[in-house]
Amino acid sequence: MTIEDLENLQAVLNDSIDSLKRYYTDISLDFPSLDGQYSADAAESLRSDPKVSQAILNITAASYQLLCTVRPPMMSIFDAATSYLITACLRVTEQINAVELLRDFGAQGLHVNDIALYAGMEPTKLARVFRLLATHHIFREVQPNVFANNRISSVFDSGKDARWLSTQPQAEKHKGTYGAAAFIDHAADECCKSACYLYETLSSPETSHNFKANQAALQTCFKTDKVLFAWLEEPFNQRRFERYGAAIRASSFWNDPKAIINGYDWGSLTANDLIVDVGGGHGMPSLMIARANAEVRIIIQDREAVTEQGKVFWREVFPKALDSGRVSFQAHEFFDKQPQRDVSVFVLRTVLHDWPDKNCVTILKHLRDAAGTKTKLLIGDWIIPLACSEGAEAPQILGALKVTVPSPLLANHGRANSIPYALDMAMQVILNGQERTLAHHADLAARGGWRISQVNPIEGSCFGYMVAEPV
Ligand SMILES: C[S@@+](CC[C@H](N)C(=O)[O-])C[C@H]1O[C@@H](n2cnc3c(N)ncnc32)[C@H](O)[C@@H]1O
Repeated sequence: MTIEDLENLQAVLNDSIDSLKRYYTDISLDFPSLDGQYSADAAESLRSDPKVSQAILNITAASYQLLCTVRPPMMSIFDAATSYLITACLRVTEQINAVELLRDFGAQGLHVNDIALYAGMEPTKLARVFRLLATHHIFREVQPNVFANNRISSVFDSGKDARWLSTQPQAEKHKGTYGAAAFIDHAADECCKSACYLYETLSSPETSHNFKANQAALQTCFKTDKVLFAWLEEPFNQRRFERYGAAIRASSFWNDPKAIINGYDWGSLTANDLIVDVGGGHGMPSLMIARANAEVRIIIQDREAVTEQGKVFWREVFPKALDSGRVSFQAHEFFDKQPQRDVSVFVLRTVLHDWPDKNCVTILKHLRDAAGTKTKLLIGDWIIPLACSEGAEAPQILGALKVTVPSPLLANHGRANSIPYALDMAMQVILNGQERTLAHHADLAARGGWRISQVNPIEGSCFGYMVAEPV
């Protein structure tokens, strides 16, 4: 009975909201308001507490399932078919530094005529951009045509002065930040534009059945035969390349950036141990490890141009670690032989998801060849569940989450966990890569000479850290 389903969803909501109320009142805090500004204060941090994040997961899943059940199906289809406009509008507000501009005007907000004057745009057109976003709870329309930041929009505040930013090259905006604004532009520019060619790429005889990293939708869209990373380094893509590294720093916020601290027993490592962060980007995960363990040595490897950007970032956030030589960058292509030996832990965080299986096996085999008997490999990636129950098919690996989902929610928590499935498609359109189930990760690791012996999941998220040993 559908009415019974609605009542069950209502019960999930009631129980979960009661739990939230208990957790917050126990420590005399109110739940963060949507109308406030984002800050990493105690109320915000409590969201990542395992019990709280579980309640949030249930509330989000139940609300969306309720919404899809009750409204006319055609409304859900219109919503889905036009959701690209949220992306497009978000990009406009990011590009004109709207969040930084509105910061100074607090809760009273700023009239769109003034925002448009600052941005050099037509005010009635711009008002509609803000209004669509405000309808989706990103910004607030506090009076007719007057817009203010809210908790969601203020998340991508670079902290810099809007008027100063408008006189600077774009890359200045992301310097020294954790890259939230850069992530929006990366997703809304090359990823979104490539996604528009998904059908053409899936249906073309040249591209439909192959898994080549340089024959994804991105190549159809931008008329190139280069793999994303080489394409980004083309001279005409300077702006995109500068932005990409910063955007990847933001990927640490797909869950709590400190989650990697619980992803491995870093406390067991000493000054004699070496961590090699392979395809480490600007080294956000390494930054968390270096702060948590003051002794261990870390080498962050990436393409040469990326390592140069990484050094600039570390000079801003943790220069001492570079000066002491404890942390260093090394230009290294992971499709070549691994130069480091006596490595305690190789880290591969959100590297394998970029690539088709065949390329992943090459990366893993190079690390296996360089590994000693005690070397560990830490794979940090999304571990995606299916949308139905996996039953006996789920591999039995120590630590692997056995999630019980209240009925009638989807087995993967549906919309509450939709981000990894969106990223899965983003990887398909830009690199022919993908997010993987635990069984797929285990199979891939085995083909590369590794055995996943333990999973350290992050509560309330499908992201996890998998510890592998050489076989
Ligand atoms: C999704 S990012 C992940 C970065 C980092 N591990 C993190 O979690 O923040 C993938 C990284 O792989 C790097 N990469 C791509 N191709 C590479 C190659 N052939 N050799 C080494 N690094 C590469 C990219 O430059 C990028 O920094």
